[in-house]
Amino acid sequence: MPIRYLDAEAVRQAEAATGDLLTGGTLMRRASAGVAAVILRELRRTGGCYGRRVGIVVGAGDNGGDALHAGAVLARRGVACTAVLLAPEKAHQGGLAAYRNAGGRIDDALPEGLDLVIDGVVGIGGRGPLRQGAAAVFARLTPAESGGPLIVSVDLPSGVDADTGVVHDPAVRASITVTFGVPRNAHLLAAPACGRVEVVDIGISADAVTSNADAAPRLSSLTDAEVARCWPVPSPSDDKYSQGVVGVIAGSARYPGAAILATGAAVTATSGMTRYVGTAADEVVSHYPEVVAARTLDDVGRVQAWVVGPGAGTDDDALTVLRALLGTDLPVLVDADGLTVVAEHPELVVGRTAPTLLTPHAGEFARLAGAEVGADRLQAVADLATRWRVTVLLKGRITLVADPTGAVLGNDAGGSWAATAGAGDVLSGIAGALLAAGLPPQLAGAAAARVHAHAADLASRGAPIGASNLLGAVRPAIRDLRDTLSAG
Ligand SMILES: NC(=O)C1=CN([C@@H]2O[C@H](COP(=O)(O)OP(=O)(O)OC[C@H]3O[C@@H](n4cnc5c(N)ncnc54)[C@H](OP(=O)(O)O)[C@@H]3O)[C@@H](O)[C@H]2O)[C@@H](O)CC1
Ligand SMILES: Nc1ncnc2c1ncn2[C@@H]1O[C@H](COP(=O)(O)OP(=O)(O)O)[C@@H](O)[C@H]1O
Ligand SMILES: [K+]
Repeated sequence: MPIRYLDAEAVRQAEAATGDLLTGGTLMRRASAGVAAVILRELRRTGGCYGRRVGIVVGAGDNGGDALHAGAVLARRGVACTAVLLAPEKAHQGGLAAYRNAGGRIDDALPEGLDLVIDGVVGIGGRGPLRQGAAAVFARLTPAESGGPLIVSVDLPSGVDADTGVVHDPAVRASITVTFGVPRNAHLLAAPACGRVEVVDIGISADAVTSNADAAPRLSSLTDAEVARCWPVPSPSDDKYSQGVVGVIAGSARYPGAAILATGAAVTATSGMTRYVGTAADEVVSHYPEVVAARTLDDVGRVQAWVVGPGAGTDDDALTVLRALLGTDLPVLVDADGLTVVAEHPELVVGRTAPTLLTPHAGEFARLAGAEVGADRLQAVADLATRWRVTVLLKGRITLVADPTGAVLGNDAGGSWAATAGAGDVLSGIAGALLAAGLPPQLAGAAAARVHAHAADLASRGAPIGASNLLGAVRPAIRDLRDTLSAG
């Protein structure tokens, strides 16, 4: 099953479904025990618990309650805890009593020389940026990467919106985020602000969320094993045709780069056959002799899916080609220049019944949707996909792939070295090959994004890369993912 993410409303529904566990305080006891366990593990890993110094920043609600209860556990283990109460009169009473009983200190400011700071300012009840008091406390801390304390956020980094993942300014930037039961949208949408996310089991389940009352987009992500399992593997009876032939229309004789990258990615991503159609045929074949190339659509053999657009121009000829391809019942991925044409002629794709995958970056998305992506990327991509009844893959560090029902699969690249010219051409080649193999467009897009991100990571290992390096690492990335199956 894909990993499911919930918005704040759905989390509250899942908590309420536990009945007595919520009202009797069991959920909070489990949550705070989970936070304490993660912190104790971290302290032990870095030299032990006794005498270590931990600061706790406590807000006005239950998030602060979690932090205080966790502080009580730490104080009983000999950790020197100092809490700052941002709103003393509203601080969680039970948490405060437990913390005081365990010998925890309360002060007006955090002391110097802390090993770790617990961010218990706000969780799913938070709205907008950190308020001034909390902002001042965090502004005084040296960042963890410069030798300052590790920041462990309870549930969410405060100042990050649980539903949209908007990272307000200011917001806490966590090294570790400990959340409860089911991850929240923000743990994927704002992954870089969350650091490592630990999900503690407290006995709540996403299954208890029955209705999507606020009609908010549903967000999930594939596991590595799911990506590996969907990757096409030739069977004993397969031949080069039976696995799905992908056709690529990209680049030009003058600008062959996009053609080479997109076609090369298609060749690399799956077995079987790749066709190329366009004026860069000679350049493509000189790079990839296995590609069957033609100059025009009239000369091309059968394909099972098309990739059209990268570097393919936006003139009348491009429109004619798009009209011809989108008029078939074959799966079509439209990228780059193709999207510019589609933005002018939405009738080419709106409501198209054959699988249709549009892969815009933010600028192309704005042209298609007629408005900027805005801060709420999840809602924006789901809206366009449902409005046009096609699958839309919005590129970026967090790639979001929305299907026509508004369900979204997200992928955190885990790093940003892929933000390099031509990387998008590689993504379209991979996703197109998966479409030709018969994967539905949302799965094709999300699986391609995972492999693309892993390839960037493998190619880079901390140094800059170009799209050709990324392309060269696609095969090892697929192998790595498939290895997780035998390892599991
Ligand atoms: N229910 C349960 O059993 C369980 C709950 N759990 C935990 O409870 C958390 C949710 O607790 P919650 O509902 O009390 O809200 P929470 O996030 O603490 O915010 C509280 C108040 O903060 C304020 N505030 C708002 N924005 C702000 C800002 N930007 N900057 C500063 N302050 C701001 C605002 O109050 P105001 O000051 O406006 O009166 C708001 O009402 C959840 O994330 C999880 O950690 C777990 O233990 C599992 C079991
Ligand atoms: N900040 C980032 N972190 C990780 N991946 C990114 C980032 N920005 C872009 N990417 C990925 O790199 C690729 C860039 O695609 P695109 O913008 O179309 O570039 P191009 O048109 O030059 O090929 C996409 O796969 C996108 O998801
Ligand atoms: K928090």
